[in-house]
Amino acid sequence: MSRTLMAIDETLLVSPRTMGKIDQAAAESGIDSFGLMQKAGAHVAAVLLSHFPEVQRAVILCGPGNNGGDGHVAGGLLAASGVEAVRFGMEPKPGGDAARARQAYPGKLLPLEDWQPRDGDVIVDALFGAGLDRPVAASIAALIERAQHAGTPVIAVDLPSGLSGRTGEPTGACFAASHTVTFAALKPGHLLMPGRTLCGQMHLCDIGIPARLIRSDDAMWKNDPGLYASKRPLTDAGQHKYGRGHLVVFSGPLSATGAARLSATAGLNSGAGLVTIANPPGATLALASHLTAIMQHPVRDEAELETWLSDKRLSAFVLGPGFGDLEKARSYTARVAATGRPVVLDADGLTAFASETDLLAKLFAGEARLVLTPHEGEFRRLCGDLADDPSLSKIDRARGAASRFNAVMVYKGADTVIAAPDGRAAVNADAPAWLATAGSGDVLAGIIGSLLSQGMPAFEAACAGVALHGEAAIRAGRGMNAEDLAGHIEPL
Ligand SMILES: NC(=O)C1=CN([C@@H]2O[C@H](COP(=O)(O)OP(=O)(O)OC[C@H]3O[C@@H](n4cnc5c(N)ncnc54)[C@H](O)[C@@H]3O)[C@@H](O)[C@H]2O)[C@H](O)CC1
Ligand SMILES: [K+]
Repeated sequence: MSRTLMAIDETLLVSPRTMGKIDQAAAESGIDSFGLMQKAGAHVAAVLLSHFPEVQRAVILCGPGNNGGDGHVAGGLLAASGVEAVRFGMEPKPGGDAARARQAYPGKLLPLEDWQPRDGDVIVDALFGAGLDRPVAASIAALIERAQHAGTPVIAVDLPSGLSGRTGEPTGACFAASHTVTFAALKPGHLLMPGRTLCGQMHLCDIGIPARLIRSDDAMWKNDPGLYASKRPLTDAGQHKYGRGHLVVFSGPLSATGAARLSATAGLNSGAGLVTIANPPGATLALASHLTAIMQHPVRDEAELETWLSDKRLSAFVLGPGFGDLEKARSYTARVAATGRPVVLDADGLTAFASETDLLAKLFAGEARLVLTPHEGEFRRLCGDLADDPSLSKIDRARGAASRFNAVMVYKGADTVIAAPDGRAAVNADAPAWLATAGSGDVLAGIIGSLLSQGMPAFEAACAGVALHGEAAIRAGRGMNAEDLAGHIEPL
């Protein structure tokens, strides 16, 4: 993302509603709101000039609100710098900053329908931003269609018109921008999919709202080391291997031991002092032929598990990858939950509770120490009501599930959302597309389990785990498989 001033917090996510409150607080503190609009418009003009030096005609689409006001300012500045600027749209409501911006740059405002694409056009989409509250009209949908058909590049002001800044979902027809210029703070819709794609390259610009006012109770961030660096496991040269955590990964039967090995390898490479695979009857030889640094412990039934769990050095558990037996997954989870130690449930560990959600909600009381790592389908099986509520953003859904299960949710996807029962949420936006490969989730579960075993609190371990996973994928490169991925992990 490009930026103008380092003073801006690039990781804070602010809902459009909270942004409105920040604007209000800025106005109440005596800051000239028209001055903010002038700076906003100037940033838009600058992005157009620097990224489209060959522009023949700037097509400024102006809406009735302040988003349109930013467009009028940008148009005036582009015209003053010698670019042909043509405005299409609606007259602003009288009396506000947008009307003032319109007066400051008088001249024609043509009906939207009149725009006919020409070679060399660049659209400045200043129709709707934070104030979008319903799907765009059919006439605007037709114009979006025309722009897309002509391949006209679009610079969106604040948000591509039609995109919800709260959810990242289009409310109907929506521009797909090549650049989006936003102000003061990122909104969730800039990072949540498909919003992230529809925004194109992001430009977060400082328009002079003081940092002390850009605060929010929304407790949402872009996933970033600032969220977890202070909780990273201690690395003391004299530390004993048990002091660096002992992760247990439960293996599936003989036919399905690979997933547990991926998790265990990832766990070891993420810094756990010891990793042991708990193997069911019959899987020992298969596992032994593939493992060196990772240990094995036979666990045939609940009684054997119970005896083993009395070893207090076993500090975290991953259950689910390739596990298979759903009934056993539930009973084993209940046993490890009773130890009070942290647990990652993934894959079959999640499916096992799809029909027993009430049981899962009861198992992990107290400080959050359960991490659930569902992809979309697993999330839907666990929380169908949340998944099917179109009013909820992915952040809302993750938070709802976190509170229901008293768990840290790692709701996976191109826009993985990490949410804690206390409401904190982070959106990961840095993972490369090739991370979506078989076994990738097993690796992630192992990384998070490892960080838990080393004493990181659950939310921080999940945020850090998601970041380490993405970084490993970037190092492993396009065309990697999950084994390469596990091999490219660098501990925190
Ligand atoms: N600090 C900042 O971030 C600043 C942001 N600025 C810009 O202001 C807009 C937000 O302005 P606002 O007037 O609140 O909202 P909009 O311009 O997005 O639109 C409001 C206007 O449009 C009507 N409306 C909403 N949806 C539709 C629709 N689908 N069809 C028709 N009409 C619709 C709504 O009822 C209102 O009348 C922000 O995005 C920034 O670009 C400031 O310039 C500087 C400070
Ligand atoms: K816009």
